[in-house]
Amino acid sequence: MNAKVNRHEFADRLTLGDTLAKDIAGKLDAAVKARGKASLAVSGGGTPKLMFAVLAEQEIDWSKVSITLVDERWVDESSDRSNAALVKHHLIAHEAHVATFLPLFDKAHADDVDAALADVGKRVDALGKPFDVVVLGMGPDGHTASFFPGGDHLAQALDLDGKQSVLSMRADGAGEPRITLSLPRVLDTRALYLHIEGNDKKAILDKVIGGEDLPIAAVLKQDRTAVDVYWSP
Ligand SMILES: O=C1O[C@H](COP(=O)(O)O)[C@@H](O)[C@H](O)[C@H]1O
Repeated sequence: MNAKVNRHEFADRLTLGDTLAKDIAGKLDAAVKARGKASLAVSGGGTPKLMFAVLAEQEIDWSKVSITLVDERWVDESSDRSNAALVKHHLIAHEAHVATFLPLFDKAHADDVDAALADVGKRVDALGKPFDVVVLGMGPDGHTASFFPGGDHLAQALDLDGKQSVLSMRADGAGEPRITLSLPRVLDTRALYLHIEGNDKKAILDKVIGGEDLPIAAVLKQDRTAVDVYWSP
């Protein structure tokens, strides 16, 4: 296991969401003060909602902050499966409504995620490297970003020497085709958080730490970037 995995446990989801949001805001604020801009890549799914609500209320210079996604289901924002819709409703709001948001779904290639990769990759890279903050989640099958077990491009996505910033992913259990940042692009960040909740997910984490080979292991076992794991029941 990577010696740079720092585990933080919280009594409940509210406390976790509050603490993580304020920690992220502190990093973005420091980035804006040091370099005049900040970048944040967030995950979708259900877990981040509470944290997004607190983060959106933090008083930093959001006009200098660019936000994108770690991964996306290849669906339009009108779908309740859209991670972009989640971010727009819960994070690009309140103080943060002036932040710039870069979605990964590209309407021009709505029928073909692979046709969108070159353009979306360029847009993501135009945010600059490294990201200031990346926040990962984890699904009950041990996927993180859209690194799904059995995914058709899993090996390429996890290749630490890979050059693509974004890849497509199809897998049983993933639902729609996906677009995902690659592992090297995820790790190219000044701060990396893994946000997970519930005893089931803690058990998965413990299994992976014990040696089980699920995609999340690729994040926990690399030694390029330290990972702060934030967990609550
Ligand atoms: O499909 C996805 O799932 C994971 C985990 O979501 P959760 O609902 O279990 O929190 C998420 O991190 C990822 O961004 C999303 O596309």
